[in-house]
Amino acid sequence: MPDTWLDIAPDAHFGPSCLPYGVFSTPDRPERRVGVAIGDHVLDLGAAARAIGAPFAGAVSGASLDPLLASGRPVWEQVRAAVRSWLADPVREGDLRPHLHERAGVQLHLPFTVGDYVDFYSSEQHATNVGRIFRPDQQPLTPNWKHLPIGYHGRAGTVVPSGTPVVRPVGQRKTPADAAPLFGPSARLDIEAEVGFVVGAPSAHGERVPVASFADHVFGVFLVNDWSARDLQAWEYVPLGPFLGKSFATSVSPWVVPLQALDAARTAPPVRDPEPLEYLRDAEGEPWGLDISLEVRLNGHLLSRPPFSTMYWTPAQQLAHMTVNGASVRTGDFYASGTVSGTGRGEFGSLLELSWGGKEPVRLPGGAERSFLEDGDTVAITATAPGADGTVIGFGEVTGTVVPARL
Ligand SMILES: O=C(O)/C=C/C(=O)CC(=O)CC(=O)O
Ligand SMILES: [Ca+2]
Ligand SMILES: [Mg+2]
Repeated sequence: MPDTWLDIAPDAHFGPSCLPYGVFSTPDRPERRVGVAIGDHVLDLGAAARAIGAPFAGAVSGASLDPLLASGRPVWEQVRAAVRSWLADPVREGDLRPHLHERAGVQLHLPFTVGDYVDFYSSEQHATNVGRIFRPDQQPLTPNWKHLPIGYHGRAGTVVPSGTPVVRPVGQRKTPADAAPLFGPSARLDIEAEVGFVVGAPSAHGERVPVASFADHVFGVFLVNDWSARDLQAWEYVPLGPFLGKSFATSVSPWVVPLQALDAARTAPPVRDPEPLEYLRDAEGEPWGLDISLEVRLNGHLLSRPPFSTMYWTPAQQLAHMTVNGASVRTGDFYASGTVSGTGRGEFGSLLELSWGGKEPVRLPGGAERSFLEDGDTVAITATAPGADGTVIGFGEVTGTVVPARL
């Protein structure tokens, strides 16, 4: 672990090799500020940079990460290197101490202005399971699945920070057994454990972002819960895909882990067969599989441990695909990996799979059972990844509690 004058446990999730960025306020000062999480503290990055006279102070002095995201990779690297050196250098302690806040006492906000939001479908295991559950009479994977990362455009305006209550959505549903559509609160409210990627540096309209340029555009990584109303979804999705069943709320974790913190977590993605088209091939020696281990908890009880390393399509391929038609990406655009599911129930990232379409409810301690979420249920997704020199990279958590439908 790199030296720091702060007292930080070697296995801390937010040690000096992590340094995620977020936006916080304090009870005495409600204005939003850019912060870096370090151990049990948040460093007010703008205030620290101004105190030290750092050249990038302007990029980190606003009320969101937007200016930092837009400033591009050389500045991202400069800021991270500076924060690491400040935390390592005892001479800086006096400058920084006044700008450290207890992490437990700050309020965290949506870290950036969300531009467009795309949700992919890149776990082979998840897509296979959903195919089996939703379309039992067909091949589980559609013929296109291994040729391109399937995705859909989500609703950017309903992306909410962790902790925001999730109102049970109301809408239409109809099973083959129903003579006509029913209207009312969703009876199959679900979660999707996903990993999100935020674009910092934009691309030009008409230009593609090749797989090899991923790290020049994507700033960082965070956790996502793509709340999904399975009954609304199952009735509405044909033929254009997810709509109101997924647009009511998407929760994101407040700390954005910079891509650079994940160097030690990079790993070869699964072998793709058939080999994808040229524009989707992994750059030579530059794998963008990521060894991120997720954990999903319902009311404090561990439901599953989805392994991100098993994702068939990497975030670099997803970005290449999203822009191959000349569509540009803008600062603040974010895309999610798709539900992360590994093999077997202990690794599934949705209740749809964990309860196999509601047929095999999950048993909770105390005798309770769940197929889908009940009002009052709280879901928390956390994750870790290997960091430099044997350290742990934490992602914090994305959590939300279901509140009753508004009728
Ligand atoms: O196969 C379908 O009909 C749809 C499945 C999903 O729920 C799509 C989705 O949200 C993508 C994902 O998170 O993997
Ligand atoms: Ca999803
Ligand atoms: Mg959503």
